[in-house]
Amino acid sequence: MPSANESTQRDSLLRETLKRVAPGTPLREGLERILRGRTGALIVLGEGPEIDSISHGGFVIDTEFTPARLRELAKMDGGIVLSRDGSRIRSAAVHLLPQSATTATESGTRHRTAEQTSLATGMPVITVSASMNIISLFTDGTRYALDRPELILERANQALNTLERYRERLESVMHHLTQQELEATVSVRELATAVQRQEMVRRIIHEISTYTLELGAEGRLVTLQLEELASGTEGNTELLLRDYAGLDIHDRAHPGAEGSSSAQPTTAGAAPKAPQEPASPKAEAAAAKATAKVIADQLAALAELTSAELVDLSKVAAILGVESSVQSLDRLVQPRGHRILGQIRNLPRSVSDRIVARFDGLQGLLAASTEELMSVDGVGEQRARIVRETLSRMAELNFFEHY
Ligand SMILES: Nc1ncnc2c1ncn2[C@@H]1O[C@H](COP(=O)(O)OP(=O)(O)OP(=O)(O)O)[C@@H](O)[C@H]1O
Repeated sequence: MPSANESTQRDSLLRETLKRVAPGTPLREGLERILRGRTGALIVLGEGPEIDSISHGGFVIDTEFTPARLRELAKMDGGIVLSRDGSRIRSAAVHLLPQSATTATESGTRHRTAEQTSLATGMPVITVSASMNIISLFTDGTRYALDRPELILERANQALNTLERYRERLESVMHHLTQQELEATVSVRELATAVQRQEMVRRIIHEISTYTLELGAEGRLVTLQLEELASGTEGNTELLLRDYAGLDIHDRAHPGAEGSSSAQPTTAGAAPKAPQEPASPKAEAAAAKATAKVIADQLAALAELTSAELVDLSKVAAILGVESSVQSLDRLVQPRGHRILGQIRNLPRSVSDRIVARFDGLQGLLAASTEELMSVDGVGEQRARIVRETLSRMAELNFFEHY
């Protein structure tokens, strides 16, 4: 199985290639001409020693790319090599003989060569099948068949509808989480549900953005709708994870089992503690680096879950560091307060991080006085008052809605 890093690299290479061949680009125009002419083609997007070492025969052209030239050269047997950005045609009628340790999955020689060339060189390869009338992209040995724009548009519109529904549901899940956080009654189940919904929304946004790349000039409307529906979602999972990162839920779930570190979220329901002494800048930086690493790993692990695994809350909880058992989903946890502070306008993240580090979890923060808030570096009287008032308003609103 490819690592999370390899999957991300492959995904970005695919997205870059989709952009290159999107409707409205000269390369797509050339590919459509070949498709109409039913001659087929094998085109490598990239040049250099990796390609030279597997190329035999053919001739060097080194001329500016035009759709008509590509169409003419595709009439000849063999492959065509373009510059990476597709702006120049480097050579044509090239016989490619890639050596790859992996056995090819494609059956026809053109497609097998494309698969193996993309694997051996890391460069994207495009095929136009003469027999099946399909344009395909090969990145790292994986095939992606381009569909007709009408079909992609239909899929994109369905996905936009799904995104709209997911977002509505996500908003109510997050609203509920905020209420539970304010009342110190968040369970692992609620936390995992919120993370799961955020990830589902992220995935559908990613899917639609891939469609927009594939649609190119024909995807403007989808792009606009996507921008609107996706606004405000970026970075939300990260904030959520930062609120609970490093939870040792197993030990902390039992009343009175809170640990000693101020940066750790405490068991919910615990009385707010006194503000913590500020840590040294060096210790702060080291802690921030360690947390960033934990979160990056958690985000990568979430992205790696299959759709079936993602609907299983215990799998999501396991990524959050919770042992997998039904009871552990009912354990209570308390956030640090990053996400709730993130809702306060004009509060720089560095300042909000310092506030979080100073108090003991969200409950400690909710109990903090304006003066205590002012003791945090970067928080003056006005800012302290805004934070204090916003937190009080949130708590009151929650009380009002609930009781
Ligand atoms: N190693 C190679 N290097 C360059 N071109 C190749 C190579 N192998 C095949 N081709 C090109 O592909 C053409 C078609 O081959 P073939 O029909 O076996 O492949 P295919 O994968 O079934 O493709 P199609 O779907 O277009 O029929 C060849 O005539 C040749 O132009």
